[in-house]
Amino acid sequence: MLHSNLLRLVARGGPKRWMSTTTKLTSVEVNDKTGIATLTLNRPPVNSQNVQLLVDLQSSIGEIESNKSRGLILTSACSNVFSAGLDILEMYNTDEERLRTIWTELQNAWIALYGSSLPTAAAINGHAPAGGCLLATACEYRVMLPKRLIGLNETQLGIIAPKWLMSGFLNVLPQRVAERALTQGRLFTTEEALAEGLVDEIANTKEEALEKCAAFIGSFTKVNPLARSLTKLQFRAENIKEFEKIRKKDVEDFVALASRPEVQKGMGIYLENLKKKSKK
Ligand SMILES: CCCCCCCCC/C=C/C(=O)SCCNC(=O)CCNC(=O)[C@H](O)C(C)(C)COP(=O)(O)OP(=O)(O)OC[C@H]1O[C@@H](n2cnc3c(N)ncnc32)[C@H](O)[C@@H]1OP(=O)(O)O
Repeated sequence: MLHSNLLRLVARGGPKRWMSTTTKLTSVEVNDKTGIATLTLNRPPVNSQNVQLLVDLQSSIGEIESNKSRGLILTSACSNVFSAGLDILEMYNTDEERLRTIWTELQNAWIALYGSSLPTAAAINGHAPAGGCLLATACEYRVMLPKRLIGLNETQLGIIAPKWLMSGFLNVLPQRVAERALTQGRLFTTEEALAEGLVDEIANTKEEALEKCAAFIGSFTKVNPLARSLTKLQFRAENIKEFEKIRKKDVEDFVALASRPEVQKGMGIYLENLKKKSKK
């Protein structure tokens, strides 16, 4: 029975994917030809990052690292949004313990991706504001669909992105461009992002974006994987060291800031405006 099933698979050219697993809000598929894993965020409608999504993301990254994949492509199952950043609903009207958990899991998810020894790329098939941009810039390469928005817009919300959260952004943009964009809370269109170097390529479809990401990861085929990953981590070591020094205090700073009545009030207004806009 097993033998005949195997023969049928071989006759069809074998299974295209040799592994596909789904946690609740993320899924992983490994292409058997390339050995590259695609990690998909799947929390419709906008992949807003609640604790569960952040925990599932870490677990999927861990799984991809332990199954000896050749690289990781991060993408979204939502049709027009890569990720809308932190789930503002989860930060609003909540207690300090929840805020502590949200921020700790955001830190954990970021360091898992930023510090991954694998080649990483983001197929940005939709808007990527705030925490969406954070995940995209934690990767080594970005391919984005036209006419979408990406950037760190925290100051527009009246909040401040801590230094570690800017690390990926600062890795790819000149200091002057990054400083201006962060102080303005600017969201770049795909085309502007390409011109500044915030994204590396534009693709017309998600499939094309995935192919371009796979080609980037494939460019390391002839490079010794250990030499590659140690070189990558040398570039990131300083940011990682600085982050480790402040990560506990950073959680407490976030909790203190996010619990302030005026910040909570601001989040409430921001949410109201988002809802009004989406009803239009
Ligand atoms: C702070 C302390 C300081 C401490 C210091 C903190 C540093 C903070 C670091 C990181 C902060 C963040 O990530 S804060 C998050 C910042 N994110 C944003 O500003 C993005 C806001 N969203 C958008 O701009 C848009 O939704 C966008 C992503 C472009 C997609 O537009 P669309 O037209 O496709 O979709 P919409 O109709 O707008 O949205 C669909 C539904 O999703 C909801 N929605 C959209 N984004 C959401 C979000 N981030 N969290 C929850 N819900 C969201 C809308 O309200 C709608 O709900 P219904 O009406 O019910 O259907």
